[in-house]
Amino acid sequence: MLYVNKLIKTFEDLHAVNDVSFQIEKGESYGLVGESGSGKSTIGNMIIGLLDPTSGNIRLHGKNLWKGKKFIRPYPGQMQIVFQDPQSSLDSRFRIRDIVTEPFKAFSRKEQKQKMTNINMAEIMQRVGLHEEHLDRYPHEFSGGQRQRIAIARAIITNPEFIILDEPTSALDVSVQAQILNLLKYLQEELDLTYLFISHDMSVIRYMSDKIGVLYQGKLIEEGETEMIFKNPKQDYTKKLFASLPQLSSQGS
Ligand SMILES: Nc1ncnc2c1ncn2[C@@H]1O[C@H](COP(=O)(O)OP(=O)(O)OP(=O)(O)O)[C@@H](O)[C@H]1O
Repeated sequence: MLYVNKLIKTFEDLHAVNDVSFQIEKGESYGLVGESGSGKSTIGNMIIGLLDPTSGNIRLHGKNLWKGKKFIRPYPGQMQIVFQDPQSSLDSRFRIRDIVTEPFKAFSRKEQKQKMTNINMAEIMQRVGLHEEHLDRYPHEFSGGQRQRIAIARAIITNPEFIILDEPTSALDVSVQAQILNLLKYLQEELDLTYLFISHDMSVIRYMSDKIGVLYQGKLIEEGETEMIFKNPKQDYTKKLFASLPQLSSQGS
């Protein structure tokens, strides 16, 4: 479904992403793992259209997403992203209703209106473990975990096919992390979603991914089925990542 082919991103003389190729099949959860600075977010940002590749290409259902510096959006809402920090990814000035329905802005006026009329907001909120009454509140009234549920509601509202999850639990309390991971698993099943799951945490990646790509200094140094990589890691760097397990993030929420 998604093909990443010989992708390169350089910042000045830094090769942040250095000739990376992989593919994600429909319905699959692909885990991209590597330590901080290995290039994970840069790859996610090029796929979602926030950052243009220096070279290489990204294809969704065979169609190039980039033509030079121009991002060719597939169809509105087909791809979504959930970022690490729900504190900064939810605009504090807006009510939850406006935040969650924000992706509809990608549609034409007419479609927007149609979607706003037809959407069952109570169902969306309930899907992510929240309530309809929450829609009229503001982000600061929620905990870190709840805020990430709101960000997830925003990501699923357009019925996307593909979601990039960029360290979605790394900023959360350990006690909340598992709940959010389970929610994401449930939604993947329920809504037939394809995931690119980005994390530095091997235990999270193992739990969430069918397939894993290990990124080191911008290069994909190892790739395979999750259990294969765990049973028989070939690269020393991958072994080192395992050696640091268990390492659930201890950052506050
Ligand atoms: N806009 C930018 N300008 C310059 N350098 C950048 C930019 N974005 C990322 N980088 C650099 O590119 C490299 C890869 O960063 P990236 O954020 O993709 O890594 P990461 O694996 O996602 O790590 P983290 O989890 O810490 O975000 C890093 O050295 C980073 O400093």
